[in-house]
Amino acid sequence: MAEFDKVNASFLGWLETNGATVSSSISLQDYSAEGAGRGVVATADIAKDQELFSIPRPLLLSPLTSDLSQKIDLTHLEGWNPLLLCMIYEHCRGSASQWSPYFDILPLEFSTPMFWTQEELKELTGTGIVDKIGREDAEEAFKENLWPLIEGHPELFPVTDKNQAAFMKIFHRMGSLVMAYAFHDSIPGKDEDEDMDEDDDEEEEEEKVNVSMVPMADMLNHKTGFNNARLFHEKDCLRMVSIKAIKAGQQIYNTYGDLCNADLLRKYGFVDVPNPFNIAEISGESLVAKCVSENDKGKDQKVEFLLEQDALEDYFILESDGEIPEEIIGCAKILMMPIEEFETSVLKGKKIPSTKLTTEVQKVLREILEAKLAEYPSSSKDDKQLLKQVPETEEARRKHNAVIVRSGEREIVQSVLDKVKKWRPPVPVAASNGGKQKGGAKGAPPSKGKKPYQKK
Ligand SMILES: C[S@@+](CC[C@H](N)C(=O)[O-])C[C@H]1O[C@@H](n2cnc3c(N)ncnc32)[C@H](O)[C@@H]1O
Repeated sequence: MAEFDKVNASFLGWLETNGATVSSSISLQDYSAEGAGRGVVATADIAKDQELFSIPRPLLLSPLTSDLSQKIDLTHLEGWNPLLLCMIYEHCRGSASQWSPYFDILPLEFSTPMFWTQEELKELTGTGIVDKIGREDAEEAFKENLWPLIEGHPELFPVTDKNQAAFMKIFHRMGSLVMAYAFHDSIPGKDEDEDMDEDDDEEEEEEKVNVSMVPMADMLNHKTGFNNARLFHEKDCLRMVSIKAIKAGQQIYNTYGDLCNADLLRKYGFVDVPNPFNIAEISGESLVAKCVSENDKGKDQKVEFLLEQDALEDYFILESDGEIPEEIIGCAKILMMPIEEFETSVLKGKKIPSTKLTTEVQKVLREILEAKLAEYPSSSKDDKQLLKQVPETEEARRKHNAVIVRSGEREIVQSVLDKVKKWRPPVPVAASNGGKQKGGAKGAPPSKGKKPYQKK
């Protein structure tokens, strides 16, 4: 039996022995030729609303199920850290761990930019990914939060002198698995029927959500627009159910969310074409830098005000419809405002300027968007050529994916820029003779269709 099939058989046997049920109409399939690793395929026609598999809660890997929680106090750890430490612990136990056949089916390597070389990362220049990879921050957080617990418990973790680097490697594998494979699991609550106000409800909801690894549910791939299965979180088990009829031979897809290609690549290491959820981003920093000079005495005051109002974003989103975001216009107007006007009208009177475009904001936006386009490491024409090549190696696939991300973003930036360039200040009602453009009237277009005060 080939290694791939052996691992599958051992994993499926482990699921069954531990009370999971898997429909005979599905099986694990090798999609690595498409760069998608394992996936789940329908081996017979499946109707809508059919159970594909059911996983009993004790098979989930989380701080609720790993006995590390009984050995170390994990309650002071935040975010993913409790789960990460449990995964590192279970991994270190090797075949003694209940989840050993599960670890065997999970990948050792990842295509996410976290593991790209500096040279490969250059391909992502200008995209929304570069600032968000966070490898150094993750490593710092590991050293600060997890390493002391690992080092302090040699009876639980096989620590030898100075093997932090080996644990860092395991940490990166587990971090990547949590990022791309884990689920937010919510256990249907006992208090569900109780009368609670909205705030209590939200708190309750937050309390019940656990980040967990869900064997088998995480074998489903994602394809934008092709989602045909959904995971239901029940009291005793998690059930994957078909949400559409699925034909024999079709792949069964979960959804990882409505994600743009930059997020798909950063979190999961792949991209989707076409992807209607693509966006581009303009940093708040670049907007501030363009609108207000370093030595403008009102700069800090204005920035502080906009931050207090939640108006100044780290990143402003440009959507694929190419619309000019109103929030950017509003922020730009305040940033460019003379300090006296800001203090009397905005600060005192709390009068926020409208989010209608003006000639001044148009100029600034144009410069920001042009600068954004210039950041990408190649031209649109070059990228179109590159995309004609079919990637055959992992390296070629990484580059190809980077080109897809930046082309998608560039297209959006370009379409917003086109709109900005096309915009013309509205003709004042008085000047346009109430909108009726009679020959020779003030504001009527000259014969070549240009309004008198239009800029080129
Ligand atoms: C939840 S796992 C799915 C199982 C995974 N394919 C495996 O072999 O273990 C998520 C990972 O699957 C891969 N994946 C999912 N959908 C994909 C797709 N449409 N194209 C390429 N890779 C995909 C990515 O590597 C992603 O990080």
